[in-house]
Amino acid sequence: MQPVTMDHLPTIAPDRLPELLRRMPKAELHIHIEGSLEPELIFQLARRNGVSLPYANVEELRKAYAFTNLQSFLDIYYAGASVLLKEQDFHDMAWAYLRRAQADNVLHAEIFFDPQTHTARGVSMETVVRGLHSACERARTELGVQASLILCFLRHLSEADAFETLEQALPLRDRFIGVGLDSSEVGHPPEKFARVFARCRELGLHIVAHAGEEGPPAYVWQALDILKAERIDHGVQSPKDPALVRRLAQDRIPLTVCPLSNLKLCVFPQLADHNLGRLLDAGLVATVNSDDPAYFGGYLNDNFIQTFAATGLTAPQAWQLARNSFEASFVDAAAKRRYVERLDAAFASFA
Ligand SMILES: Nc1ncnc2[nH]cnc12
Ligand SMILES: [Zn+2]
Repeated sequence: MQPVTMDHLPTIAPDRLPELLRRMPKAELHIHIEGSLEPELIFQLARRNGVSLPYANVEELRKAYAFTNLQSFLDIYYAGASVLLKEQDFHDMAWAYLRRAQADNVLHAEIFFDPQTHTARGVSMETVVRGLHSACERARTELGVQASLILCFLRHLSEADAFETLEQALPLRDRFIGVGLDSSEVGHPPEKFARVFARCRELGLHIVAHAGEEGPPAYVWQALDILKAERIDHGVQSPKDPALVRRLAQDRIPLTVCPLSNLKLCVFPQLADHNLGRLLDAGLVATVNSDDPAYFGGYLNDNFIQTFAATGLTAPQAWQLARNSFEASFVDAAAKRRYVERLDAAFASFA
């Protein structure tokens, strides 16, 4: 898709912005399904599966959600995922997210999952993928929400481990559309995974990678030039390198930005300091996403509403961000056009 003008947009009063943001159709492209596990569901699954947790109750667990950086969050996030054992558990987790997504007017979601977190505990790849995939199918028919899966390799583990994970997933190749790279960023540059991503490209998988969340612009360059990432997850450190910003703009490489995540993991001291508006002003295909909504205090509409309130973004930027989300998605050109038509209709009806 090409950049477009916004001349056709009606004028919308600032006090109606939250309602517009809620009602606007959108896509979510950066959501870790394990990060949608709400404390209540963690305790329910722990009881169902006889798993003991190091927290007495939901309130105690929630109190532990005070993070200082990415690693301090990941330690709790992997512990929370320990209650997932059966196919039904994965289905229930994804179904709960997809219902939330529908409530936020998400038409399309591309959902990350971390199989190594589960296979390391003896849960089979098939259990994970079948449970998540059946929830996506159900969302299509029962909710009218399209959803697909992206398998993420954990970058704190070795490339050999990633290759083994890919092998295990290949019999289920038709149930996920791409691969990504997540977990502890600093010290684990994208180049560590050059060979496994080359193999994934040969297999026709879409490629995304977390880069420039806490890590330097050099990691974003590596994700682009070595992994051949089609989208960059986060990428908010990119403005430290003006040549990188020019590259991202020129190639229309989308950034899946997660403002509340960046706030909770102390990437920005305050939401008002977030660079989302500056990324848009630089002509980047930035999108808004929730990352790990159960841990960061908000789903997609919370991310939009709180970020707009804190940074003073306006209705044309809301339209741009929603349009970017459809442009950046991995659906075909005709589906993108239909999504943008629905976006335009929603804005026109709001005038
Ligand atoms: N924000 C994040 N960064 C890297 N890996 C993650 N896994 C889940 N959330 C993540
Ligand atoms: Zn993420």
